[in-house]
Amino acid sequence: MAYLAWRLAQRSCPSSLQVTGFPVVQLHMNRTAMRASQKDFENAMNQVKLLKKDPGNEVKLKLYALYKQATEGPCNMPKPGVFDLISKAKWDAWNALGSLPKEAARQNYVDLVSSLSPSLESSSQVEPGTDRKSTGFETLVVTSEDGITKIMFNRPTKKNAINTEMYHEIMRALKAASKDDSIITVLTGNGDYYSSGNDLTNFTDIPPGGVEEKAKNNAVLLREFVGCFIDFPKPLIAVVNGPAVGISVTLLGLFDAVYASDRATFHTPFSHLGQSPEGCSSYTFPKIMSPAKATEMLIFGKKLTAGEACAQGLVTEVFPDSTFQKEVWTRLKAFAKLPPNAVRISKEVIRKREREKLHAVNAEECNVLQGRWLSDECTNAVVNFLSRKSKL
Ligand SMILES: CCCCCC/C=C/C(=O)SCCNC(=O)CCNC(=O)[C@H](O)C(C)(C)COP(=O)(O)OP(=O)(O)OC[C@H]1O[C@@H](n2cnc3c(N)ncnc32)[C@H](O)[C@@H]1OP(=O)(O)O
Repeated sequence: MAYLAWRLAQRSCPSSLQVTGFPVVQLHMNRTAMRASQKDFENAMNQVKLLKKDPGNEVKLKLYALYKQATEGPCNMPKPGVFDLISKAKWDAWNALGSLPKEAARQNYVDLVSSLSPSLESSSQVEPGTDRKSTGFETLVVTSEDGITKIMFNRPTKKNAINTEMYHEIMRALKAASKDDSIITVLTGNGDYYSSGNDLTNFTDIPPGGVEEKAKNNAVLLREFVGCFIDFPKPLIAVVNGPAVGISVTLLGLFDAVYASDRATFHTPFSHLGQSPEGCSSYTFPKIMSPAKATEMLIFGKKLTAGEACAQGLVTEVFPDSTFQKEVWTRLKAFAKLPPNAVRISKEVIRKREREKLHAVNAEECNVLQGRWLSDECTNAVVNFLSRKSKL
């Protein structure tokens, strides 16, 4: 539908610059200056050049939405009718940003534009080695700057649901981060969600071997994916910018610090989905928060506020949403100035006793889930989600 909308929009617009009514810019800025202050943002807008590489439609929608959010705040456009495809696609993209602060939207806009522009890598205004953005990711924005590698989930219109491609890209980004010269690695989400967990459409693409083969493939993928978090050698920090669901919550037990906006919530509705815990949460959650509290979350699906998750020990500290990004990144930059070897060795000392146990837990959870995915309980829950009526 979004594709159709864009085709219609392109027919009625004189140039690709105007397709979405917002400027697609190529930034020629010092990367160290890419803190999206209003001035930076305005400078960027003044340095408009058409991108040599025409971004895809999904990206254009993201740019449109971020630009509107950065300049006007949360979506103020009346919800269009079903047949107004162009406006509906724009409304969906803008609305998906929820209450994302203008400052964060400016930053995301700048990040996204610079990730689209290969020529930035060779810009003479880029200070070598101060900030690197990895290209070649469809579902993530990965940057490395000031000793911090940031891996940002980047499917905001799908609430950063983790599809198969994203599982693979996160593993690839983590492997690269484990070898780069950063001191800490940060995971965060673009838009109003941290992540809505496993993309439930992952269950729909059935291979020739049928649902059994699909369940087996998913179990293999999940085991490898969680294994990357267990083995990650540097401090892994979650910057939980909004609600987190499912596997994006359970994995937090494997992080070294979790900073959350007071807008964030933590929800693991596994029983409702006919599924069972993963991400080693069957082991880490009872240890972190007591068996009874873990049961409330993992079996009964109790959704925790950020404050509650902090009281249970799952979250390290909670910040007001209005100052969240500023306060957290200031702190992370200070961490990243610590001596790298001491940091890495300390993590090893703290974590190594548990590693073997965690791999065993991971293997068992994946086996159990493989069976769950073939159950009627799970199938019905996924079908119910995917066949939800449009909320129009
Ligand atoms: C290799 C396999 C490994 C599996 C590991 C096991 C992992 C388990 C889990 O993670 S279990 C948790 C799974 N997640 C969920 O059950 C969440 C499902 N989503 C929702 O309940 C809601 O979407 C919401 C509460 C997150 C947000 O609600 P709302 O604010 O009303 O927004 P929308 O529902 O309209 O969402 C916008 C857009 O995003 C799509 N979407 C959101 N989450 C998911 C998802 N998890 N999977 C697939 N799609 C998702 C939603 O369908 C909308 O798309 P649309 O605009 O309709 O195209």
